[in-house]
Amino acid sequence: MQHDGHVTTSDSAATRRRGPLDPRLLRRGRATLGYLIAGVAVGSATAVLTLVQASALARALGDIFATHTLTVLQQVFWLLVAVFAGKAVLAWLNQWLAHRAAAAVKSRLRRDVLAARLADPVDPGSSTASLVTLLTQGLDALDGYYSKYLPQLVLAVTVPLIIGIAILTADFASAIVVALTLPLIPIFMALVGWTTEARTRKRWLVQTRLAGHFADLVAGLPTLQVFGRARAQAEGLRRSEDAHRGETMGTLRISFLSALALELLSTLSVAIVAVGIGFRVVFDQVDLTTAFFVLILAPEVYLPVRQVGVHYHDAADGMAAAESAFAIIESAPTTPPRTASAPVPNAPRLSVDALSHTYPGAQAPALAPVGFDLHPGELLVVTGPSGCGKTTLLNALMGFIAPTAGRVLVDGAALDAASRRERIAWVGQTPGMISGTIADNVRLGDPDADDAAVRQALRQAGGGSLDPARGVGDDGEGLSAGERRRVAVARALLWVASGRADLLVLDEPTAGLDEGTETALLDALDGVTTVAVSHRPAVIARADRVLTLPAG
Ligand SMILES: Nc1ncnc2c1ncn2[C@@H]1O[C@H](COP(=O)(O)OP(=O)(O)OP(=O)(O)O)[C@@H](O)[C@H]1O
Repeated sequence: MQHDGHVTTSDSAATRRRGPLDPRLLRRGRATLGYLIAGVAVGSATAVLTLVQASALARALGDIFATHTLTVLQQVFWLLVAVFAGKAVLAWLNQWLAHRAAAAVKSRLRRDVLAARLADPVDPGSSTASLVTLLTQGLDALDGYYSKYLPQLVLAVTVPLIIGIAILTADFASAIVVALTLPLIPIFMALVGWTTEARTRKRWLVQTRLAGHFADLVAGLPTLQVFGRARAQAEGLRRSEDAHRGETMGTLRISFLSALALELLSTLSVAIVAVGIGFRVVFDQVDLTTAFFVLILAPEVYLPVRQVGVHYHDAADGMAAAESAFAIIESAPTTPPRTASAPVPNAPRLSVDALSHTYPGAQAPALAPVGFDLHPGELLVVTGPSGCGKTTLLNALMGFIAPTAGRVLVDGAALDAASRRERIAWVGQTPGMISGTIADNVRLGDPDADDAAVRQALRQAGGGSLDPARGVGDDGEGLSAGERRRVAVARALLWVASGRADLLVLDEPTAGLDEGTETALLDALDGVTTVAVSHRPAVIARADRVLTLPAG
């Protein structure tokens, strides 16, 4: 009962290095692009306000030194208040736009991941726990990417450019120092970023494993207690927690150290500018107002670039989660054109031709080639020893797995998996339930069915004693395994009765039923084209065809 966190990163994704902006996130919704455009406008306005602020302060300071009076302060005071207010409004606007973009992209990513899982419902590569972690707290970490990192990235481009040009026009020598030292910050950041990226991915992997451990422990607590393994499992959980703590502290250490190094780098750069311009003021090569103007502006050039490095760590978690989401989305089978060929008159309802399947990495096929024709109204019973491939055959019929070889035809037409699933009512080994009532679950087969139809379907499925109004918790909580199966069979019968499906695929439909109820269910299946896995003599006796799979 271990989850291995496959969902997190594919090998290729782990080794792939991406720039500061993942183009796949940009493609995921116009919101991001709109945000970037608005962000550039807001960033430019912020830079212009910074220029106004610096110029007002420099003029005021120059004036104070020249006249030795403070009267000029009264003139610039309200201008500075307006500039600060303007900057505050722009910062708020930037955050607001960023949060809107984050919400839009997160919801789009969640929908895309769910659509990918719908296209590939039994993907063995990802466990439920890791998928839930990804869709909840994983993608929520994108907030940091959008609300801190991306706005800062935009500011890091617009502000240094505009302020750099202003410094260039004021003092050429200082502009040269800035131009030579500024690129050192992104270079250093890139180096730190590459280290952090691998580290964050590892942390995300450990976090997913921790979620899997918790899910296992909670779901399997009774079993673990009976077998006296609860303590050992708790020990495993403690180890996962320790690993998680270690990874988190490691990431934080890099984050703090890199912030320190970046701070040092930009402070030294500003100091070089200050010393240079200071000497030139002493030798009367630059006037005091220009010197103040350049000195006030110099840190403003480095600040936004440096902040990108700081906020990169806020974004890294979200980017690692987004990477996992893209791994799921990109691994989903692309939908082929619907209905590849037209139905053939008088063809069998279901035709299976040399269908076989070998799971990835397995030596022998789980399902050796099988073939059969099933005409409308016939019942095919599939039997065979445990592990011979019965469920694999049903999964291939439903299109949950792509068979290694062979084909499935419905009415002589090779339908794609999605179109085939629309025609087939299916009851698997552990049928899925939604929270609500028994009637809600049965009505998944036909939302328009009235109470009488729901009751009749339940009766036919052997669940006549079940009260349709009875509540059902999350994932069928409150129903016994047998009752769950009855509700699922009733749902499938209702689907067929509604005319939406004309094929039934059932895994052990009468398991746990007494003889009388079993006969009632078999009567209900009369005339419906059905493939059923069963070992029950009564079911085999009713079969038009029996397919016995050899031991694997
Ligand atoms: N996702 C998977 N990956 C790899 N091997 C698998 C996977 N699912 C099933 N198998 C293997 O394929 C073989 C057939 O499995 P399948 O579940 O189809 O058997 P079955 O006949 O339905 O068994 P049972 O009657 O016990 O339910 C088994 O050996 C099983 O271990």
